[in-house]
Amino acid sequence: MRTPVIAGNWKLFKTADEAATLVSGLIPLVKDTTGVEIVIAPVFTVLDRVSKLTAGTPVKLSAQDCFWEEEGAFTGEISPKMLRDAGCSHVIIGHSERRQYFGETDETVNKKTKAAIAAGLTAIVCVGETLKEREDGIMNDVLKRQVTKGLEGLSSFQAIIVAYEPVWAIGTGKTASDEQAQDAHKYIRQVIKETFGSAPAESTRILYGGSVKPENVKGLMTQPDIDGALVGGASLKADSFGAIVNFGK
Ligand SMILES: O=C[C@H](O)COP(=O)(O)O
Repeated sequence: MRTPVIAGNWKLFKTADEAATLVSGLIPLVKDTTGVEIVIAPVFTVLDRVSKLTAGTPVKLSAQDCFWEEEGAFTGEISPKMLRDAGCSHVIIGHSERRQYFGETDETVNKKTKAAIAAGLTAIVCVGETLKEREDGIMNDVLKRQVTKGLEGLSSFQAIIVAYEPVWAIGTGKTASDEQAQDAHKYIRQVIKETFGSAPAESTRILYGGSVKPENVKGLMTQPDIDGALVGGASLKADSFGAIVNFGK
């Protein structure tokens, strides 16, 4: 039995006061929700403030990225240990925006993932094809490469969540159909099984991301291999994110 995860990726939005307003609006909507792991991922600068507001609530805190070293002369970076110190339990790794704009590769994703779980964080590892890759018929090759290389050498999958985010569905309003998403999730689970074994394939939560909204979350969540959602735009408002978290009610 895989506990569903609904994670909100705030991306580059919300100052500290705006973040506090959003969290204060969200908590009453989700404080009694059970059976769903709730995660929010604000920008680094507001983690500490949000951590104080979410303490004692079911809302867990994630960062949007991390470096793989614990400390050192790495200007501008932030380590998994420091994220733990700031109150994080999760970290998003390899989001397509980081791959596209900041040169993230399967190798850096792998290093970051290993460092994150070694520090006691749960890593939300993102994979997904571009529209061109889908149209060129190489979607499965891309997903297989991202999953096998990104997760290569892991001794445990306990602290791994995979997020499937077709790049063409992110921030575009074009959600993958329930069937398209299910097909990709099933394929990812099969790749995990073939590469890492049946136990990680069965236990690993695979989230769908890409224009998830209160209106489409239910259909996605009824698919057998979809275990939750990584939500961008709709996580920036308490009512829409609250409604997504409460998809089962
Ligand atoms: O991390 C979240 C995804 O990139 C989805 O963003 P979106 O819900 O705005 O399409």
